[in-house]
Amino acid sequence: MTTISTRGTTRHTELAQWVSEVAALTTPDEVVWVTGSDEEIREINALLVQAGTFVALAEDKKPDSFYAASDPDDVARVEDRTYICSADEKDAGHTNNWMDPVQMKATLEPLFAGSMAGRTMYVIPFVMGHLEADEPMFGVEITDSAYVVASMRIMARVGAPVLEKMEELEADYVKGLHSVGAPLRDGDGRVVADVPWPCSETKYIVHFPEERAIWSYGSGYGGNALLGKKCYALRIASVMARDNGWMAEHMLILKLTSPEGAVHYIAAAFPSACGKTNLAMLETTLPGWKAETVGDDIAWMRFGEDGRLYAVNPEFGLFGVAPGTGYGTNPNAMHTIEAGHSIFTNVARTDDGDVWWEGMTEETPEHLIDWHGNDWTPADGEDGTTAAHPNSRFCTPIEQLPTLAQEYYEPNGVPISAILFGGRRKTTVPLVTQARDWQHGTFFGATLSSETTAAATGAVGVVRRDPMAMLPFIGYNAGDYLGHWLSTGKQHDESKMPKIFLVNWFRRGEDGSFLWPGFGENARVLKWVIDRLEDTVGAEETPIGFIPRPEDLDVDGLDLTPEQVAAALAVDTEEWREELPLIREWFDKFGDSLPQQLEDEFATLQERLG
Ligand SMILES: Nc1nc2c(ncn2[C@@H]2O[C@H](COP(=O)(O)OP(=O)(O)OP(=O)(O)O)[C@@H](O)[C@H]2O)c(=O)[nH]1
Ligand SMILES: O=C([O-])CC(=O)C(=O)O
Ligand SMILES: [Mn+2]
Repeated sequence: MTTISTRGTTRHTELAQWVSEVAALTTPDEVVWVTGSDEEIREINALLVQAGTFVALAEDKKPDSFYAASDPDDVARVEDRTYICSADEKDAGHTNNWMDPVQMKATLEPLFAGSMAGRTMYVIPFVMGHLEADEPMFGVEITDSAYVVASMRIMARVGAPVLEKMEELEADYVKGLHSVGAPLRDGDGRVVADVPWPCSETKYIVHFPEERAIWSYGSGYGGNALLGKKCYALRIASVMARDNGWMAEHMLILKLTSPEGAVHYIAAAFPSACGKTNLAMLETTLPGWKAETVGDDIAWMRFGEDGRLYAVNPEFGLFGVAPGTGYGTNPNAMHTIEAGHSIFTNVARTDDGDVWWEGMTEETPEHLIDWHGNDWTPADGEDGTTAAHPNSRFCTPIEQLPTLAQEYYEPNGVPISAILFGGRRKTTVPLVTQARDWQHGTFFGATLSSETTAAATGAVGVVRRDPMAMLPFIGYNAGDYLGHWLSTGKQHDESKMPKIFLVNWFRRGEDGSFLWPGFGENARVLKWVIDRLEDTVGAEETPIGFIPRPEDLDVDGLDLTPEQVAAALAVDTEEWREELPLIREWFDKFGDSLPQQLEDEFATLQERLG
């Protein structure tokens, strides 16, 4: 047997054992332990440029930043290739793909066998959340993708300090194994040429919840390959959270300070590409109000000794949807990427070495290189073809965000006053509705619906139920997950629990245009939410919950007619009656795992709608 050259080592005996087992299976040429140093990342970026994966952007535009174009078939999360392999099928529930773990490993092992031949195997020790947390949440990702190393270094705290702490504690950690599935030697040992974006037609994104392990094969893209993010921080962590009485949620965390200096922290769950990053960085249009960011995608929430629910953002970077992000809509995201040290995937490029995407500027540049690498002029966009892929992304350090709240660094997080659920609905769902109580709010979350987006492969614009915006991310039985929400409410003092609201920035008028201007103007809705918490504003009780009367919403200086505001807030009983059979159909899919309290809420809604 040939020996594999190795850079780095560990005193963590169990980790050393796992790494050598994986190396024996995947047969890389070299094993490199990622330290996270600046020198190391310069080397990795240079390697990626040499391989054609990265194109360096102009230093005077985006310093220390790179452009990457993926394989056109590897542009988003692949939900149909994503599995929860619990020992018992029932624990995966109806919302997940399942295979018996033993059978799945028998399927995957032959794929991973020799899959890293000719490549470097990187070992990335990382921690989600703070290294100084009472119980640091460790992970190790083994990957044969240098692009993943460069991205993980932005998205999570990685490297030598993490490994040292793991060694000190001989700590448990989540095992993430990732291969792009493109070995550089074939079965007969012949050399295979590399390509800029190696991946495989065969893709598997597999979770073994009981083992706290992830095996990801065949994709190099975002949520499929950066295993700390959706795979660990949501799918595996949701199982840990169920077992240990906390919550792992697909939520942004926002700090709001009123003109009087009152501080509130709000968490919000919207499905992928439905506005979390934008709301997390909102520039409020309301005089005297200040908004700051704690998190933009994932919230881990635990109860404090005072009985309140505290949220931390376990991530270290932002992996944001590029299209639609511009100086008009999200100037803070623009300032974050201008600071450089970022990776842009599947965006378009300008002639002066910068990046561009639809919605960044009002005017489209005269000439671009599109995400396929072809020349592109505005005429090419006349048929709706875009220069940037709709799910193109920026990957950027969160510490560069001008609105980052100091509390981001608080290992125990911030106490949450309100939770918003929201989705993309052209009809039916009003701008904002307050739930009567935690159980009713859980019903809001359980029946949350949204039109599908480009963040996952598959049809776009189809309404689907997306409970708590977690449909693709619940690592166990969705009925049990809803039960966990309900019992969390039961076990704690409801007066200290966050109040729950449903929002919809995406309702449209008869002419097809948005009824609500959204973005910075969403601060007006947040103000109503906070005033409700403080009991200083009115509402009207409707069959679906509490809605602001037109006079309850601060629309000072807003360029909308009273009729337009009323249309955004309207509860159309007829539309809601049409919603009932859709909710019924959704609930029926749960079989006997649907908690009775949600059936009760459904019956109440039905009754109130008459
Ligand atoms: N009309 C309208 N569009 C919005 C609003 N907020 C966000 N968007 C658009 O929705 C798209 C996705 O927004 P993001 O904030 O990136 O969504 P996200 O929830 O963070 O998405 P993931 O990162 O995939 O989880 C972008 O094109 C935004 O411009 C809003 O208030 N109104
Ligand atoms: O995970 C990804 O690839 C991107 C993302 O944030 C999402 O889809 O929610
Ligand atoms: Mn986002």
